Amino acid sequence: MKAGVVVYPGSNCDRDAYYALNLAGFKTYYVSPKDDINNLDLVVLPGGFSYGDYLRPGAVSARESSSIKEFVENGGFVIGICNGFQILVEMGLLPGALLQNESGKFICKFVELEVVDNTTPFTLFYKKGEKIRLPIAHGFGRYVSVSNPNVVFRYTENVNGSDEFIAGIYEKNVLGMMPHPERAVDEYLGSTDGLKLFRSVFEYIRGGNI
Ligand SMILES: NC(=O)CC[C@H](N)C(=O)O
Repeated sequence: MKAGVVVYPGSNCDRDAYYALNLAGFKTYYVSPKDDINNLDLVVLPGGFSYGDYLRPGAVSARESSSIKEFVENGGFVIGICNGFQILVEMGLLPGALLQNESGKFICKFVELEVVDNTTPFTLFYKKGEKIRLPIAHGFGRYVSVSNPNVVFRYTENVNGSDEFIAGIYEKNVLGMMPHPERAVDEYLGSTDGLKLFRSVFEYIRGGNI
């Protein structure tokens, strides 16, 4: 199973994602949006400040990521984490918008989430309603929904002002989430709750017993 981590100028969670994907069993590569990514099973858009968050977070990266749109149209799996989620929304691959946190401040801490939907390829290893702990680190994480998104993760309290406490959504093989599962894959990081997400999509793509 092959996974690619897309590195943009200003990405800063690419190595964390690479580490987590390897741990879950993927053969992992760093790629650029200009590379041929069609031989990959999974693409991860990592967190960070791609293109310095200029214009709006994710706005510039989205405009040079047409290969990712094509990858999704061909049935590829994509996870966008934090800045990656912002890029997916800017590309129109996921609905809604990510605005500045209600407090106007950058928030960096562990939060509790509820797994709302455990039927996606990314969440099959969780129980419905399971409470998990993942870190967040964002200034622009307030999710505003324009339609009725498929909610996968919800904060259990008002963290950043997101509509209905939404922390992650899913559509057509694409998961976008503000919290960082790749930073919660080892006890020494403070939580292992993120590992199940990468293991889940690995097993799903492999067609294993879940
Ligand atoms: N860790 C991240 O990806 C967060 C950065 C993001 N661009 C922000 O909203 O601040």
